Amino acid sequence: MKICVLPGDGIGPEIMEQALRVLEALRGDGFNFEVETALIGGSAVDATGTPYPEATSKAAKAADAILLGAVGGPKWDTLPREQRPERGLLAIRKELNLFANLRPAILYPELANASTLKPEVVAGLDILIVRELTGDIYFGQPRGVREENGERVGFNTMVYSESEIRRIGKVAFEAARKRGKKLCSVDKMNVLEATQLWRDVMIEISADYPDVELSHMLVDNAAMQLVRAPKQFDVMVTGNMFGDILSDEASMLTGSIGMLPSASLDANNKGLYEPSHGSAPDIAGKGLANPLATILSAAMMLRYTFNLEAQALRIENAVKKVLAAGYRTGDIYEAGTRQVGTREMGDAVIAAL
Ligand SMILES: NC(=O)C1=CN([C@@H]2O[C@H](COP(=O)(O)OP(=O)(O)OC[C@H]3O[C@@H](n4cnc5c(N)ncnc54)[C@H](O)[C@@H]3O)[C@@H](O)[C@H]2O)C=CC1
Ligand SMILES: CC(C)CC(=O)C(=O)O
Ligand SMILES: [Mg+2]
Repeated sequence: MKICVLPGDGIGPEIMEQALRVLEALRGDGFNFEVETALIGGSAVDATGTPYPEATSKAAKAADAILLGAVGGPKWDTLPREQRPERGLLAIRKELNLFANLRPAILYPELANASTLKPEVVAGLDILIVRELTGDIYFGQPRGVREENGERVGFNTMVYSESEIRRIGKVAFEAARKRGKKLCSVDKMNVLEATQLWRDVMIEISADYPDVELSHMLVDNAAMQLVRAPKQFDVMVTGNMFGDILSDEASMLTGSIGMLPSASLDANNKGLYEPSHGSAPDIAGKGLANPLATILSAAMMLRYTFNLEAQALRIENAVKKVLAAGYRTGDIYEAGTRQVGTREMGDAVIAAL
């Protein structure tokens, strides 16, 4: 099995190192792999002048799966748009057609007190956010800044085609069918035409899924409901931008953004796996980052791309054990637990394996 590893920027290399050590500990258990490491984001810009070099594109295409840390940082924020690290991430998602981003927000019972909500409101929380990843305002044309009436005007375009909505809708309905059979589609159809089409197409698809209960919610209400009563949700499906925002919000219900993994899949489950968070420049290089979202993303890779359910469960159970034993990075620390750094958390997961 060929894994393309893209550590990226900021905490990316630190958390990736731990995920690779965990995979290494599983080697032989029905799982053998080779790794090709490549550059993406700011580190790629520094070395080659572009955030998604041709060599990286080649390595990603040749691999069965891709594991990514994170990209970006203040150092690159003033570069021309095309050279920004984030463009590298958008480019690989688009080029590999990774349109389905699965972000599970699951509360480990040991982290009930780390959640920003009261334990009784989040106990047993298990939500799957299905975010469309290759369309919407992040990709729509035209985009830019132009001069108009003597001032600068910035513009982006929210655009969704029927086929784009249909394919992500199907992924979400299929996921709901395998879970609690409830799907909430989140849009802003009261003001945005693109999302009226989104709602219309979701309703059309629902005819093929009579066993799944479809509901709709406007995104502002959804943001509020997530912190009011999150357990009303089973699967949520939404566009690229709303999903980006709602998944960061949902992460805090599970204790920290450092706990939220993700899978970005194409139509054949070839996938890119990455934590939902960014490069955390404020803690980069200090050995403080929580590597669990990346380690759990590696588990998702074993499940979705390699069909190694038992091995994926081994990682997830090891994470449970480590939390039960009281190991906590700073982002999920509470009094009475044992604060550890990035590498020690990796050590603990490997020991639990
Ligand atoms: N997929 C990606 O590569 C993403 C990249 N970014 C980029 O990352 C850079 C920083 O963005 P921010 O808005 O600050 O978001 P961020 O997710 O990097 O950080 C937000 C906050 O969460 C904390 N945090 C994030 N991950 C953590 C972890 N594993 N353990 C402990 N704490 C963690 C950070 O320390 C920070 O206080 C920007 O350049 C942005 O464009 C942002 C989101 C996703
Ligand atoms: C470049 C951004 C779209 C990355 C991000 O925030 C995400 O994927 O969650
Ligand atoms: Mg985001």
